[in-house]
Amino acid sequence: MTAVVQTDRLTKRYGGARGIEDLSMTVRPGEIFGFLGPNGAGKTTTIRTLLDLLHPTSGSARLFGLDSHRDSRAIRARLGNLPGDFSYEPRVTGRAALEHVAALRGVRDLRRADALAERFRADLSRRIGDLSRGNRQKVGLIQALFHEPELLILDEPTGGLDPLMQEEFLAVIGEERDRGATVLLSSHDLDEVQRACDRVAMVRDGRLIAVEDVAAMRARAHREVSVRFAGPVAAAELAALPGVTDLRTTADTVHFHVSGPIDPVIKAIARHEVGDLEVTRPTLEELFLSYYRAGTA
Ligand SMILES: Nc1ncnc2c1ncn2[C@@H]1O[C@H](COP(=O)(O)OP(=O)(O)OP(=O)(O)O)[C@@H](O)[C@H]1O
Repeated sequence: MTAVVQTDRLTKRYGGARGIEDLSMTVRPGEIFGFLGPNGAGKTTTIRTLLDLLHPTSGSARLFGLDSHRDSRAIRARLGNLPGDFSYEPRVTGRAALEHVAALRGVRDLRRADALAERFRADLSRRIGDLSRGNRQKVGLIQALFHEPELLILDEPTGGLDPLMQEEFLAVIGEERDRGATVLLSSHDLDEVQRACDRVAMVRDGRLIAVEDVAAMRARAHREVSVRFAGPVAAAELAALPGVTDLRTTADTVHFHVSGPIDPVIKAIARHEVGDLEVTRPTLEELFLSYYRAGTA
């Protein structure tokens, strides 16, 4: 299966300044691929290079197997793009903007744009310049989506959207994937990434530091266990079990991490009188932070 997006040691420097460095990644057909990283990490630079708005200093990018620069016209017809700073001629209405984009794309039917406007509660009769950031973003999303592109490239798509609209957005891109589209989105919102994405790439200081399957990452994560003992505290016994780490005791309670099977731990605890038990997994945010911290050494 041809990768929808493939970069090979993609590098973009701004004069001497770093943009992105040696970035190689693959976005597979039909996946929602998240692009995550702190401010200035290189997410927008990568996206703008894919869209041929910036020229790579070295390395290459292919979309649908086509060269991002040489074949940019053919690529453009197959994708929908929401830039991070979506703006449009401020004097025109949302509807006029969409009609213009439709004409450029050779699309006549605006029914899907209307349906999306209804879902996002976007008022297309107002002038773009009079809209709030969130409402302008809705017009940006509609123009990226209404022609049912094969690939959606969305730079911080939910910036400025209220939680209700953020939910609607997640539903819409889920439907896009169901109809076979591929989605590449950048985000700062870990919860959003966790809910929306199949895989996520993490970038820091212009470099790719990890690409992970979101579900596998969660499944692999250790559990955090706290046991309050009603009788004697069985700390040493628990510390000796396979997979148990980071054990510490506070008064009558033992806290530790477990990686791998939890059954031996449960059986060991069950031999004692237990006052309370709590088992949780770290949040995705904690998992991501551990990646970034690991890379700072
Ligand atoms: N036009 C430019 N001229 C010089 N340096 C630039 C330019 N655009 C971006 N950079 C630099 O490239 C690096 C990557 O920036 P980029 O905007 O791609 O990051 P980002 O991950 O999208 O950040 P954010 O989350 O803040 O949007 C930063 O160090 C930034 O200062």
